[in-house]
This record gives sequence, structure tokens and C-alpha cells, in this order.
Amino acid sequence: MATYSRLPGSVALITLQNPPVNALSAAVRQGIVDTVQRALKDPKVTSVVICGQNGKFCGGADIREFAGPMLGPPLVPMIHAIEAVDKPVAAAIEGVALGGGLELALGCHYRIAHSKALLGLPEVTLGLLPGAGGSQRLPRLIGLTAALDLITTGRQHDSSFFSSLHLLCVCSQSISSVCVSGQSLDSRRLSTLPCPCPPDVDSLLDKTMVKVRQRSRGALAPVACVQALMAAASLPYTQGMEKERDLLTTLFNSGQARALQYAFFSQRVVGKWSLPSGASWDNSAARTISKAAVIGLGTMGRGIVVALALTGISVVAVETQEKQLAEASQVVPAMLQREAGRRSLATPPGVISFSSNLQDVCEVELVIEAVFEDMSLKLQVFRHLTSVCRPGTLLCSNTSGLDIDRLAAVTQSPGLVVGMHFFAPAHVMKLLEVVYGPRSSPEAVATAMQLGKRMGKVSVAVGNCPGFVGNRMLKPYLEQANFLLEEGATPQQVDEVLEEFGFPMGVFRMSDLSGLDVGWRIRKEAGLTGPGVESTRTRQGRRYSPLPDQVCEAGRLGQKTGRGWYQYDGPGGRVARSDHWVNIFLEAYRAEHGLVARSIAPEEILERCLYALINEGFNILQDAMAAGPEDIDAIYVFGYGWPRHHGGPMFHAGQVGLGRILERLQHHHHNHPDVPHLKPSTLLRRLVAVGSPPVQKWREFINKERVHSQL
Ligand SMILES: C[C@H](O)[C@H](C)C(=O)SCCNC(=O)CCNC(=O)[C@H](O)C(C)(C)COP(=O)([O-])OP(=O)([O-])OC[C@H]1O[C@@H](n2cnc3c(N)ncnc32)[C@H](O)[C@@H]1OP(=O)([O-])[O-]
Repeated sequence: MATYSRLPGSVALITLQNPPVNALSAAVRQGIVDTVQRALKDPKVTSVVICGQNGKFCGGADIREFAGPMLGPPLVPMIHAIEAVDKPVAAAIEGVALGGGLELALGCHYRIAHSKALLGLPEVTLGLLPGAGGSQRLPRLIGLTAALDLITTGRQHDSSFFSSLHLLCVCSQSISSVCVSGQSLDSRRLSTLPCPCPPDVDSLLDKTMVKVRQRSRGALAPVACVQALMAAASLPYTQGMEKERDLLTTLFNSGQARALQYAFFSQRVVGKWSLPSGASWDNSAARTISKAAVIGLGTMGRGIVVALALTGISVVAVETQEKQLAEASQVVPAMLQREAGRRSLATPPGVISFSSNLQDVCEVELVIEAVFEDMSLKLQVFRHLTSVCRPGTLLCSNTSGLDIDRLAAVTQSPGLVVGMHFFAPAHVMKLLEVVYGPRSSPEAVATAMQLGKRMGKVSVAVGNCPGFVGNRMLKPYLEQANFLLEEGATPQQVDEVLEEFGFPMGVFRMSDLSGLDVGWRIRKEAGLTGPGVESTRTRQGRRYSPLPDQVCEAGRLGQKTGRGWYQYDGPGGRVARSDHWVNIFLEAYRAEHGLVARSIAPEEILERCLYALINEGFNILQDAMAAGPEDIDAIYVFGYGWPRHHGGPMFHAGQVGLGRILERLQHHHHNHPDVPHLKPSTLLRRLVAVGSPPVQKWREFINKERVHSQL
């Protein structure tokens, strides 16, 4: 809704009220229409100020209304009416003015903003474009070039940035009253202004379109944003608005917009975590950490130290190898300074102290172990930590898939042990898997989840199973890719199909980047390969491809050695080029095992990789290792490069159709009966049997099934 009040003098104040972000719901829009009318009719009112309740102007259109019919007064005519009034209207912006909120402000004649306000047109991140005149008014105010960057990226900036573009005036104290000058309003009505364009406008638009298409990897909205701005540059305002409306209508009904809006909400759903034990975000007290330690200063440990310090936490960084310690004590401060410079930090970074002595962690409140991925070494560290640290200290491991419960078992307080699985680079990647074992206390989980959020991460609570959630699903995905090579595909073919789908990197390029020895070590630890293991294509009762093992045995570990599935310009090279050696190697391998290469269609490549991954996601939900599909989807969007405009693996399964997924898995499992990962999950079957409910209903269905199965 919107309230109406009078400020001293002849100023009417309209306050948007729709907590928490004053989104422009139907009730708010109706409130604006009514209160603007009231101000116009009041002869004592000579100017109007619009502000938002609770120090937030407006977070945009109410995304929750997108799923249903549009009720209440539409935004476009409402903003036009405000712009047309003959009394000056000012937007007084605090907190945020985003999307439709900024478009509302652009319809006002004046804009004044608090210095810390955040503004932008992020619609493109929701699969849309500024659909309330923003694509036509913004370029008329700040020029086409600046508008192109802001609208195609959805980037948000503080008010000083927009002040430099003459979009608003900035004030530092709270905006309690705003007075506006008595100048003519004609020049303040943005829709009546021409759109300032550079002399080479056509070339600018063409280059932007090429860049946007390359960067967006199949996303529709960025392209539509450029098209809307092309209209602003070349058409009168009214026709430009028609173009904006048509483009928005197309986007609104696209699966990509639904996927992106689902991703927006699922990122927030995961913060409302719950465990099978009944512990949850709203009944578990988190401890605020001010002093932490990181054990092990390899690549991951260094990133974790920086991520912690950026929150203002002081960190004891411990490394027993002198050379590694010396290198880290040089590199980490520089990483911190660079990262702190990139962000406008709310608090100064925490102090980092370096040490080779584990005794120096005796005063900290939380320790994150980040030593080499070897269980015996980790157990040794945890045994040492539990004897050195104060009682009540949380002991966390950055392991990417080893058994958290085994680590907890060697400590005096197993309830204070959780996994904090970061993703490289740890100070940049947004995903954090917080792994709870059956003995992990609600406080330990709550503290780790909150610490992740303080580090700017998307924390997802996951159960303690091999590979947790992300890497457990990655296993069948990688396995299918290797089987496809055995059957006739090349690494390039598989990667091209996955990159066409929208992944930034196909599976083989990604393996070369992360290092082929990472998976090799895990397979050795699992007894699947290594000295003394028979080199057959069936191991532990299932089909197994020794291809990646043999590539490693040839010394080809990926970018780090300059050779892997591709070749690079030397060790550390980044540009992947196909390598004739791989083709010869595959041909020899197939000949050795009597395999006849066949041409494999892109559809089969995509289905076998994605559906095997999705199927494991259903098994994870069935095993209660993730609380809902949103948790899995957030993990894959924020940690594994799943294209956000496809929502996440589980959302995508719903879009493809669960019946279709089931049928294709049955087909591929029939053709490959020795691949258990292709056997359709029982949960998938059950969901299809009850009519394939939408992904938003799966959590409720799973919980009901679990209750019934326990009765
Ligand atoms: C016509 C026009 O052209 C087009 C078509 C549009 O306008 S499309 C819409 C364009 N606007 C956006 O893209 C802005 C999206 N929101 C944000 O970026 C952030 O929310 C925030 C504003 C910077 C605040 O961040 P926060 O960290 O302080 O809190 P939060 O946890 O994120 O959010 C707190 C709670 O508010 C909910 N929420 C936030 N923005 C919302 C919105 N626009 N509509 C509905 N709910 C919203 C959110 O789901 C969460 O709910 P719950 O979990 O508590 O139940």
C-alpha cells in the first residue's frame, strides 16, 4: 500500500509500504495511484515526494506476482501519469531503488538519494528487461552508452555513481524533507527528451549485440535489452515503449524467465535450512565468530583465509611446511588487499597472523582444516586440534567429499564438527556446502551457515554422504562423458554440446582446468584404480572407464602440465586446443577393448550427461542429503556453472518434463544395464506416478512420503 501525509509547508509525502523491500505489488500500485490523485486535488499541495518505508525506497515489481494474473493498476500508465502531473514530484531514495522502483523514480521529475543507496535495473538477471519505461527513459537521461551497460548487465551501483550521470542528487543525512525548485517541469519529463547517442551509434549497438550474445551463452533477455535500447535510439518514445512492451511480453512467457525467477527465490530458500533432525534456521542459535584459524595454506587454504579476513574476522593461518608458509605469508596479504580494494567493505579486513605451530590456534572460536585431501592426514590434524583448542571451538573441514563423521569421531566434541566445503577460488566462488553429520549440533550448523553468509556466500546445508551433493552428482556426469568417449565421441564434441547448453566450460575443459589428478586421487582412494587394480572395464560390479586414469598415467594432468584432454601453450596455459595425441589414444583404446566407434548425436550426449546428473539429484533428495530441489539447484548454479537461465538441474528436469526424463533414463539404462547411475530413481518414478507436480511442490511431497514411510 502507500500512505499519504503532509510535510511542513505545501509538500505531500507518499510512503510506499510493503515490507521488506516495498515491492510494487498490486496494493502498492493502487496506493500510489490513489495518493497521487489526492495530492493533485489538494490545492494546498504544491509539490509531492515519494519515499519508501523503513529506509528502503523500492525493490522493484513484486516478483511473487509474476506467476499469477496481473492485478491492480499496471505500472506503465501509472508512471506516465506521475510524469505528466503539473506539480513537481520528487523520488526520495534510501536503501534501494531497483527495477520498477528505479523506473518509478525515473518517472518523477526529481530524484534525490542517500549516499549509501543502491540503484539499478537488474531485470535482465530475472530473464526480463526494464518493462516500465526504463529502457526508454534511462538512455534519454544518461545517454545510450551508459544505459546499454547498466541494462544489459543488470549492474547495481551506489548513488554517487548515478549522481555522476546526473540521474539524481546525493545527500548524506536521512532524507526527511525534500524541497524542489520551481523550474519548469517540461525539461524534467524524460519521455519528452531525445536520446543522446554517440556519433557511431550503429557500430556501438552492433558491437554490444555481438558481445552480449557471446557473454550470455543462449540467454534471451540480454539480447532483448539491446533491442529495446536500439528502439530508444531510433524511435520516438511512444513507439519505443511499444517495442519495450512487445519484448517484455515475449520474455515474460519464456522458460528462461521462469528459471531465473526460480533461481532468485531458491537462493533465498536455502538460507531457511532444515535438517532431518528437525533443527532449522529459525530454531538454532548461531555463534558470531570473531577469531578463526585455517590449517593448511595451499590454494584452498589461502582463499579461505582471505574470505574470512574480508568479513573482519582475525585469522591465524597455520602451515607446517616452511616453504609453503613463507610463500603464503607473501601471497595472502596481496590477495586480501586486491579483494578488499574490489569491494566496498562494510568493516576493515581482519588481521591475519601466520604460524607453523598448531598450538597457536588455542584461542580461536572456529578452525577450518584445509590440508591435503587425505583422510589419514585429516584425522591426524583433527586429533591434534581437539587437544589444542579451547572446549567449544568449532572444528570444520574443507574436505570435498570425505566422511565428516569419521573426523568428528576422533574429537572430544563431535557435535562441534561440520564440513565447510569451499569451491576454488575460495574467496571468490559464492557456494559453500555446510556438511552436517548425524552428530553435528544445530549450533554448529547454524554458525557455519551464518559464517558463510557473512562471507557473501550462498550457504547450503547438505548431508554427509560421499561427495556430499555437488560432487556426488558430478560423478555420474563425468562417468557418462568418459563412456561417450569410449563409444566414439571426442572431448571437443562433448564439450561443445555442454557449452551450447550454457555451461561456461564443458566437462573435459573443466577437468583440465581443475587438474585430472584430483579425480584420479579420489578413484585411487576408492580402490577403483592404482597399482594392483586390474585394468578392466568393469570394477566393483559396474562399468568403469579407465580412460582418465590412463591420461593421468601418461603425465597429462591438464592445464598444470600443458597437456590433458587438450593441449595448451605450456604448463599453466589457458587456451585449450585439440590434441591429435588424444584422438590416437582413443582409437588405440577402442581397438584394444574391441570397441567400434559410432557417431553420437548431440541429443544423446546431452541426455546422458545431464539426466545421469539429475537422476543422482533425485537419489540425493530420496536419501534426505538435501532438503529440497532448491538446495541442489543453488549448489549447481553457484558452484558448478549450471547456466542460471536453466534454473538448476532439478528445475530443468521439471521443464523438460519428469515423464520424459524417466523415459529417456529407462531407454539409456536399457542400452547400458551395467551403469547403475542410469537406473531411474524411485523418487523420480513416484513423482511421475502422481502426475509430475511442479518443482516448488516436491519438498512437500517428499516430506509427506517420508512421514508415511515412517508410520
Ligand atoms: C517492471 C520492472 O521493469 C521489472 C519487471 C521489475 O521490477 S522485476 C524486479 C526487479 N527487482 C529486483 O530484481 C530486485 C530483487 N531483490 C534484490 O535484489 C534484493 O532482495 C534486495 C532488494 C537488494 C534486498 O536484498 P536483501 O539481501 O536485503 O534481502 P533479500 O533476502 O534479497 O530479500 C528479502 C526478502 O524480500 C524478497 N524480495 C526482494 N525483492 C523482491 C521483489 N522485487 N519482489 C518480491 N519479493 C522480493 C526476497 O525474496 C526475500 O523474501 P524472503 O526470503 O524474506 O521471504
